[in-house]
Order: sequence, then C-alpha cells, then structure tokens
Amino acid sequence: MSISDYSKSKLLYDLVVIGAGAGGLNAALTAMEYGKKVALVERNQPGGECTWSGCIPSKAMIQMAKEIKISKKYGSIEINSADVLSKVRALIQKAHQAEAVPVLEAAGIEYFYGEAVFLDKDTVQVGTNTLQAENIMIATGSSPVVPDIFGINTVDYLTNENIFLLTNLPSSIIVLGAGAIGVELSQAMQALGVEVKLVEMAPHILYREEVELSKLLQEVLEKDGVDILLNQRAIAVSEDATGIQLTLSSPEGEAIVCAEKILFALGRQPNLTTLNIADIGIKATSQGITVNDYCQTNVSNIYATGDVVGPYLFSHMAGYQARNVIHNLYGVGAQPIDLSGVAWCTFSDPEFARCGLTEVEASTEHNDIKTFTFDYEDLDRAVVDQKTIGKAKVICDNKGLILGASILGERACELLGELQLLKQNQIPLQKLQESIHPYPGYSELLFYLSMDAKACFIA
Ligand SMILES: Cc1cc2nc3c(=O)[nH]c(=O)nc-3n(C[C@H](O)[C@H](O)[C@H](O)COP(=O)(O)OP(=O)(O)OC[C@H]3O[C@@H](n4cnc5c(N)ncnc54)[C@H](O)[C@@H]3O)c2cc1C
Ligand SMILES: NC(=O)c1ccc[n+]([C@@H]2O[C@H](COP(=O)([O-])OP(=O)(O)OC[C@H]3O[C@@H](n4cnc5c(N)ncnc54)[C@H](O)[C@@H]3O)[C@@H](O)[C@H]2O)c1
Repeated sequence: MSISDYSKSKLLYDLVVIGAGAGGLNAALTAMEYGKKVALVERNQPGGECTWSGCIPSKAMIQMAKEIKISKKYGSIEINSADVLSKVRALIQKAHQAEAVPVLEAAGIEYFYGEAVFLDKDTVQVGTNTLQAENIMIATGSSPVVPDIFGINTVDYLTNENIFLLTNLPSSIIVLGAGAIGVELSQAMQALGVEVKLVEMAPHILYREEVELSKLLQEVLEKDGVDILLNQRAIAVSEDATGIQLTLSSPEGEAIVCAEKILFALGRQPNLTTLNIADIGIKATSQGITVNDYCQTNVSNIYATGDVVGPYLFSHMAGYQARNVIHNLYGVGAQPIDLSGVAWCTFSDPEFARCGLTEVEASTEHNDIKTFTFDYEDLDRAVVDQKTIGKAKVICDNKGLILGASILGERACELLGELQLLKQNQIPLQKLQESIHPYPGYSELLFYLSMDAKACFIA
C-alpha cells in the first residue's frame, strides 16, 4: 500500500506524542487531564531509557552493591552476579507495571506500537496507521555515543543498552568515560566483585561538578579498588580470546589497558535519524532538536522535549519540559521553561548532588560571592553512622541568596532539596536558622551552614 492510500483513512487527534519515555509519558498523561484525544507512539515497550536501561536498572544495581559493600564490613560474603542481574531485571519489570500499555489505555491514551515517521507537519506514519494531529510532540530520547576509534567495528562492546541484559558480570571491565554513568556503574561493579578500570580524558571524574568534591569522590572510588586513569583519550580498540585491549593516548605517551569487557559511557546522541524531520524542515544540530523557551520547534505545531532536546539529560527534566508544553497548550497562560530550577544527583556512594553554579562558575559570573562549607566529619549523625566522608558547599551572593550548592555525602540527594527550595524562592541561607532541625539528623548540616551565613551577613 502506498502512503497516499493510508492517508485516505487518517486517524485524527489533538496530540500525537512520539516516544513513551519520561518525556512522552508525562506529555500524554497530562494532556489526558485536559480531556484531549491523544495518540502515543513507541517502537519498544513504554518506559523508555529510564525504565529499561537507565535510572531503574542502574539504581537497582547500585543499591545491591551498596548493601553488599556494607555487609562485607561484618564478614565475608559470596556474590552471585547472575542473581544480582536477574533481580535487576525483575525490578525493571516491577517499575514498568505503572506505565504498561493496559494502564495507559485505561487512562484513555491510544497506544501505537511502531516507529513513527513524519509525512508532513501534521501527520505521522506508524506501520499501517496514519495519525494526524493539531500538535505533535517529539520525545524520542537519546542513544549512547560509540567512539569513532580504530578497530571499533571488530569488538563486542557494552553500553547501558545491553549491560543489564548480561547473564553474569565479567571478571574485569574497562569503563570508558567518567561521567555520571561511568562513575555510578564503575563503583557498583567493583563492589559486586568486578575489577574495574575507569578511563577518562578530562583531568578529573565528573568534570562538570564542583572540583573539590569530585576529587574527594575520586579518593573514595580508588579506596574501593577502582583503578582510575585520567587525562587519557582512547584511540584504538581490539579484541582476542583473552578479552579487550584499549589503546590510550595521554601527554605522557601511549599505553594499552586490558580487560574481559569494555563499557562505553561517553555521553549521548539524540534519536533523530528515523523520524524524517529534515523533510518537513525541523531544525536540529548534533546536540538535538532546536527549540525555543517553550520547547517549540521552528515548525510551530511541533514541540520537542527530553533528551532529544537537552541541555539537561535527566528524567525529571524530560518530565518537566513535557508537562510545561502541555500546560502551555491547553492551560491558561504560557510559561517559558525555567532551567534555573534544575537539580541533579549522581548516585555514587556517597551521593553527589547539585543545583545552580559551582564556585568557579559563580566567581566568573558574580563580583562578590561568599562560600560556606561543612564537613560530614563534624556532624554527629555522620559520626555514629560511620559516614563521615563528605562535604557540602553553598555559594551565595552578598546578601545570602544561593547561587549554587553541591553536596557530596550520605543522603545528599534529599538534603539538596531544602537548599534548592531556598534558592528557587530567593530565601537567604541565613533564614534557615529560624527552622529547628531534628537532632541527630543529616539536615543539621544545613542548619550549621546557615549559622555561618548568619554570622557572615550580620558582621
Ligand atoms: C545508565 C543511566 C542511568 C541514568 N540515571 C538517571 C537518574 O538516576 N536520574 C535521572 O534523572 N536520569 C537518569 N538517566 C537519564 C534518563 O534516563 C534520561 O534523561 C531520560 O530517560 C530521558 O527521557 P526521554 O523521554 O527524553 O527519552 P527516553 O526515555 O529515551 O524515551 C524515548 C523513547 O522514544 C522511543 N523512540 C525513539 N524514536 C522513536 C520513533 N521514531 N518512533 C517511536 N518511538 C521512538 C524510544 O524507544 C524510547 O522509548 C540515566 C541514563 C542512563 C543511560
Ligand atoms: N544520576 C543521574 O541523574 C544520571 C546517571 C547516569 C546518567 N545520567 C544522564 O545521562 C547522561 C549521559 O551520561 P554519560 O556518563 O554517558 O555522559 P557524560 O557526558 O556525563 O560523561 C561522559 C564522559 O566521557 C568522557 N569522554 C568522552 N569521550 C571520551 C574519550 N574518547 N575518551 C575518554 N573519555 C571520554 C567525557 O570527558 C565525560 O567525562 C548524563 O549527562 C546524565 O545527564 C544521569
């Protein structure tokens, strides 16, 4: 059948959403709240990267690794990586239940399984179905970058898309890239008995984060046994019966590192190639689809959200952008995307959370900054829990308003929320003094930071 035959039986919608990951699911479900007729198109099962190969499996594996690491303090234990991986997959299935097709259909969404291809600015083809809509949202996510290095086509490599499908973890692994994925999975795999070499071309791990805290986390990983190689760029790879050989280049010269397997954690590329966006004139770069402050593309009825847009590649950002588009389309009054509200956390052990600027960024953008720090070793709760490795750093302007905050330490992700609330609502750090924090809790460290701020701004 030709495309013109399909167009005779077009299905009509208020909104067609392409991709059922964090962005697409939030868009479709929010549009249902406005009583809209919505089609959701997905080429795999709903859930996207977060459920199947991202947040859920990585956090499941990290938690098991953490529990094993603690248990090892009190006696020797045997680790069965096949059991760990099958438990990870069971937890994926459990998380998926909340977004499975019957749940979406019960909410009123019309679900189409297949690859969406644009026919024109109002119409997409999915298998034998032609869907036409007033508005279309592209939420097709991203894929792992595979390095264009000598020998790449001759090796069997791992990415986040296949590592959680392994039957067993390897005895040794090279993890290329010490960003969020590389750091989280290196530390977890080392705790699960894998010998890990973490290779990074930047001078430190998590290079976008507060350097002082990244270095502290690096020490923790090294103490755990992760072999970290910095300032190293991969230039060639090969594989034989013994495993993988990776050639690295650094200012000191070339070196070869070996392991049973290799995992690429080198960043992401947007999923655009099969959509046919060029033919309908949607502008994009290698970083993703170009959108304005309302996540609207240059084709006015088409929107794009999540990893396919960026700049922050997090599930909560995909969800925020998608909900914002839907409220703007069907609610009252249009609100632009506010990137200043974003916070994130790398789920290393200890966790590493951040909102706003680092100290270096703040000192470049502002004239008069004040920096407040607090060490976990000065916190009673951290002492009794034996969780004293960690530090919080808050950077304020000359009135105490928070420009940025980073916390490396136990429960950092949750602790950051309080600082994020102050920052977002323009409440000075010293104001926290007025709220009595429970003893002995981790949140006391925020109270101590605010004491320092009070002393500073009164003086
Ligand atoms: C290992 C790992 C750990 C992570 N951990 C975290 C974390 O702890 N916290 C956090 O916030 N973020 C985390 N992330 C990032 C997070 O997973 C992504 O930011 C998020 O999933 C992006 O959502 P999305 O909706 O934009 O894209 P996706 O979730 O990728 O969804 C896009 C969907 O579109 C579908 N699709 C693509 N093209 C088409 C087409 N043409 N037709 C039909 N369907 C199509 C895909 O199959 C996919 O299901 C992690 C990522 C990884 C890899
Ligand atoms: N906890 C979380 O929220 C979480 C966890 C995992 C992933 N994520 C998201 O997924 C995204 C992708 O994660 P990622 O870790 O793949 O990317 P990333 O951009 O965070 O890190 C990639 C790292 O690879 C290094 N690199 C690139 N090319 C290299 C080369 N040839 N040789 C050596 N090193 C090289 C980069 O310098 C960088 O440090 C993140 O940006 C994040 O938004 C979030």
